[in-house]
Amino acid sequence: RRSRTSLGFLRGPAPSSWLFGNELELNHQFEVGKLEVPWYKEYGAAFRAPGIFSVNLMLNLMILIADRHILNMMNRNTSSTSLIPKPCNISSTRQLIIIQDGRSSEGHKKAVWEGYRNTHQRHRKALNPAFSASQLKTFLSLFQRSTQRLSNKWRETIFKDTPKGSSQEINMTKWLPKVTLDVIGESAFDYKFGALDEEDNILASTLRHLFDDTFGVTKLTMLSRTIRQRLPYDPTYHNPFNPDKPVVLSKEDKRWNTWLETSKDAARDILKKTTGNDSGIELKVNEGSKDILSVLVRSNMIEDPNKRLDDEEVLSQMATIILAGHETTASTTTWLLYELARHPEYQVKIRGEIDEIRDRKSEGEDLNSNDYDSMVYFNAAIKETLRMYPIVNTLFRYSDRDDVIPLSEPVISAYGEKLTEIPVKKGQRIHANIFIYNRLKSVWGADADIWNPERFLDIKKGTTLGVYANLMTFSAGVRSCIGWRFALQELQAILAGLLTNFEFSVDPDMKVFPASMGLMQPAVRGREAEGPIMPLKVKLRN
Ligand code: HEM
Repeated sequence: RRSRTSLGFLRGPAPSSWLFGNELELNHQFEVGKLEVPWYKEYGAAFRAPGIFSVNLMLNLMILIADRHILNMMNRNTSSTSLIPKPCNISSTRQLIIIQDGRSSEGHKKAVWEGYRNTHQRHRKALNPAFSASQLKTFLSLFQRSTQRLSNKWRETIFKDTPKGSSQEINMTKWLPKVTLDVIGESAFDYKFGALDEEDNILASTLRHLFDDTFGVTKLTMLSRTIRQRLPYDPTYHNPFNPDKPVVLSKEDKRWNTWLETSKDAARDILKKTTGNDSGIELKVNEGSKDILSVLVRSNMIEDPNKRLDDEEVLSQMATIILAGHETTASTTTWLLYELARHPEYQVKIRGEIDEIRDRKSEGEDLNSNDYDSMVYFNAAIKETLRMYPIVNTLFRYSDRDDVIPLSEPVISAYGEKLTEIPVKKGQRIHANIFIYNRLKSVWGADADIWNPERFLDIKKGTTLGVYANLMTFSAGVRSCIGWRFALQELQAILAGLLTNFEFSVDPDMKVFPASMGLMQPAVRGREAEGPIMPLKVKLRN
């Protein structure tokens, strides 16, 4: 094998800017896949693209990849995979999403990759019991009640004076996050956000603007992000002159810091209400309880530093779960209802499955999780939506050692050779593109671009990739979505509840497309300035 120190052997697009390579245009790409889909068609499922400073300083080259084998590498456990999210990934403020806040007690030590790994393992171990299948069953009635509250709200307000049989336009991106925010508050922390009741909620309004300019950042912000990633520690968190006052560099930092503060205030408030004290997190939690708040509080009380989560870490985790646990499920449900609105025949099939089960139930008895899992079309529609609309459409990884990435589908090198593997150096940036992978014709068939739940009816049992349905939508391995079972059951409960009460349709002339707005959110052609919207026509059943 030829020794390769640069990625010159890989093909890829020419840089569109001397300074920014292709990174700025990738960041400004509003429609998901608009740039990458043609690139994948030209170069295959693995190619390189220059990032900021790549052209002049040979730094920051990116490998963009949508190959089954690289996704398989993420399936592995921590010690054997070399591909990990880098602590200072994109913007360290967003470390929050990947489970911690840079300001917690370990401070800048976390920038050391091995330390980071251990921290992640410690957090994950502490939280795992709260996300077990048996624990989640206890939330089912909450999911169902919350969906019923949404249905009642629509009946009482939107349909109040609507003549029987007429439909109303309802924007799903306005309503569904309210349900999921209320659900995460109550299930995880026994806390009422009151989002469905339109109570003034600072957290909900901070969240609404959190991703405002995450994409389409200015050149200056991009430069500062890149430089900060290369500093030994990030001044946004570690001001050498005043440790209590972070250096705020951009509008983005400011917003994320506000979110952190607001969500931690909410977390403190939750703890105070639960514990009756606001000085620390001393709580006599019920020994056996495994809800998220209890497991976090208990891990705060452990003395062993290898297992303990300190106060700041507990607050960061609570903020992470509020963020990761609601908009994600709401967006996926939005896409699901959109596809069902376009395919009324599937609404009929699914309603038939639900009605058949309801007929067997006694008065007032709702569906249980076995009922949900037993419905064939119901689950196929969910899986197909997770395939077509992976709301986290790219996973950003770095190689923490020199390694070789095998490819399941060879690509042609810049020298015309067939490449079956790619040697990478420690520190190599890798963008695993789930959106493209989930639509590869070689994997999903000629109709990969079409929403067709039937494809999941024939698939043999047994997952080989990812945590659910052979999909990478919840990622894989030790970094996979800890909340996937939670999300799935919530999706099932919302879908069954809404289809029982309403029929959905959509204006056939409305052009909806997946847009990069924090998550992959729906946008409407000509109405892009409105942000994520999904106006569906909704009709009340009986
Ligand atoms: C349909 C809904 C959801 C989708 C598609 C989704 C997707 C994902 C993905 C792709 C990741 C990995 C990101 C990466 O590796 O860079 C992730 C991580 C995570 N998710 Fe979800 N998620 C969903 C719902 C939830 C829910 C409901 C919760 C909590 C209740 C949650 C909590 C988390 C947490 C804490 C992580 C970080 C895990 C870690 O780093 O170990 N997610 N999610």
